[in-house]
Amino acid sequence: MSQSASTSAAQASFRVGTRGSALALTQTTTVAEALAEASGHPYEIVRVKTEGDVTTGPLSQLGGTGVFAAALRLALLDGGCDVAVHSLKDLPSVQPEGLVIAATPVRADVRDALCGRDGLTLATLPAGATVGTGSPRRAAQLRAARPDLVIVDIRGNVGTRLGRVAGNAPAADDGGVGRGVQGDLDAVVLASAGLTRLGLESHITEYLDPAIMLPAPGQGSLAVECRPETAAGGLIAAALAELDDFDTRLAVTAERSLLSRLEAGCAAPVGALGTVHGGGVRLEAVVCSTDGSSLLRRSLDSTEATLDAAAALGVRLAEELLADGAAELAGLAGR
Ligand SMILES: NCc1[nH]cc(CCC(=O)O)c1CC(=O)O
Repeated sequence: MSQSASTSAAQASFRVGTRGSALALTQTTTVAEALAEASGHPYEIVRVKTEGDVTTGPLSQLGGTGVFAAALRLALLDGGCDVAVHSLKDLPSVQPEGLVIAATPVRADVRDALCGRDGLTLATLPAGATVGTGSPRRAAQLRAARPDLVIVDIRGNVGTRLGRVAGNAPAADDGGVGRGVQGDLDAVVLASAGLTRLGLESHITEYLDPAIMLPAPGQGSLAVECRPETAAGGLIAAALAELDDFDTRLAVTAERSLLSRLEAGCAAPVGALGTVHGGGVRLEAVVCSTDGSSLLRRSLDSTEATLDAAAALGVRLAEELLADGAAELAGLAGR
């Protein structure tokens, strides 16, 4: 997995940690290539097995947040790798001491995608159709748009979940998670960013409008994390700074600040989307009941496009939602 063997053996390389899933490997390789290109140093990929990859129970019952990120972060802190690439939406909103998010590259499509059999869309799915998702956020917003749908709790990586749609081939990379169940659903909902990064966008039958389906905070965005000294003056410090996209960071700062004020984890039934416009940031958010039967949706604008203003916006919108009963609705700790 390391870059070209023609690079001189004496040249210092940097190590990039990743989870082992196809999606994680694709994302990590893209970031590693960009950092190598910008810095002139070769990279090595270090695969880290994470708890989220070996547990097969429903995501909402895994307890605690950030199961996908914890092992990678330990590897960073131990010096087992120099940078780690995460899907930002899988990261807990509290930043651990000793690590910094050195770059949030330009964000991919934020929308969720419906992958239906026979070209079906949310409007054309027949009454009582089955739609697979393991996410209470997606389930609640699907139910709000189409109360007749039957939501089926599914698990597994992107390939496994796509394999559940009638007419699709079973996934080759499912690690046994979905063995024996395939082609039994009318549709599944997945993040379009993940599908596109895996070259699977041909399965998408509808990009769901955020007016109907707000994505998870951080969806479509990557976080490149490292120890502070790596970002401050290491081999690849300048390359990390170059990779960072400020508008993406503004948007995800608002989204994650909301999540943090709600004291909600990355598996909580919360959707949020920040968009940067002329002078500020607009933040839209939804909090859903865990059974998917009801939801609260609000939006708010900041008048400044600074990181402090974006963070304050997230807190203010969270407090409005809490005042409306969000904590009781979604079983959150925030008050
Ligand atoms: N929770 C798993 C996960 N983490 C990141 C993505 C997709 C890529 C992204 O949103 O950046 C996915 C799959 C999905 O939700 O469909």
